[in-house]
Amino acid sequence: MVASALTIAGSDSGGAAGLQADLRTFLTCGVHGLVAVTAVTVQNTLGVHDRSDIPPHVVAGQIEAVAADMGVNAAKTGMLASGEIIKAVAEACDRADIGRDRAVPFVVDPVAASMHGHPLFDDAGLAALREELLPRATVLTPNLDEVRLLTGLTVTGRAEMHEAAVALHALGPRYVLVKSGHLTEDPECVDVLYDGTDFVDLHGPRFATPHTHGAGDSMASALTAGLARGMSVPEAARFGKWFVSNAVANSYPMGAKVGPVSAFWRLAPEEFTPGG
Ligand SMILES: Nc1ncnc2c1ncn2[C@@H]1O[C@H](COP(=O)(O)OP(=O)(O)OP(=O)(O)O)[C@@H](O)[C@H]1O
Ligand SMILES: Cc1ncc(COP(=O)(O)O)c(N)n1
Repeated sequence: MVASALTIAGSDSGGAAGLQADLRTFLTCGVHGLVAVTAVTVQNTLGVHDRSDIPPHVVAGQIEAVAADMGVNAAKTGMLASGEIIKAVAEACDRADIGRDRAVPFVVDPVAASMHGHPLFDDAGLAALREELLPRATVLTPNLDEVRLLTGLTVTGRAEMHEAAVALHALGPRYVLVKSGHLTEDPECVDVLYDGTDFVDLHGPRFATPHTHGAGDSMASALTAGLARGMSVPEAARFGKWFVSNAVANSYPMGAKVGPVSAFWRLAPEEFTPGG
């Protein structure tokens, strides 16, 4: 039986982040990828130049259509674009039994802006995220900018990551996974998982590459793939960290600025022999 994972996310025309990163990660993690597109962005390594949001009822319709017919083993969010879309997603997830304390685990990646600093939702989106999605999350996976947006806390070191995890847990998610990519002075890259009682530090090397576009999406989608395959949250978090460490280690330059992390490292070596 092939497991399936659903991404509720925006399209990145550059193929580095967004639903493209999620589907590529799902593929290399051995799960069938399902998609509810929330927005189409006009994006390259220089930034997000334009976008068109999908009508909320079409976003909700995609979630319900695949859940009713194909089944969803785990779901995640990426760019959600607006407060209206977030409300529609929350209602559709309830109908599809997706969320904490429900049948289908739900990873909420609170993507607020692209790495170039372009906002991917508005103020109404932030309020809806706090009210509608954080309490429904099995795992919340913020980066340090999103920690500041959601809690007002500025994190400059590992101890503050623990404080931030406690503050975020109070907003409703079952688990919080705080990502450490932005602590560039730290020689290691140690993400923190917190369940309301215990902390698990997810250790990994910090690679010197500038090419980290899509790292956050890749971490959250590998975690989601692990959950879809039946792993516990701590096990899936370790799997996600292992996956993204390798993806950053194998990232590549493309375009004028920050290049993508790689999911290719998990693919089998080329077997086709021309003329063979
Ligand atoms: N230079 C690096 N070396 C190793 N791992 C990294 C590096 N940068 C980020 N990571 C890992 O990638 C994941 C994403 O981290 P980050 O905090 O950068 O999230 P993000 O800002 O959402 O990502 P991005 O905006 O780059 O897609 C985390 O698991 C983090 O540990
Ligand atoms: C459609 C879409 N979704 C998510 C991101 C965030 O990814 P990053 O932080 O790597 O820019 C993005 N840039 N575009």
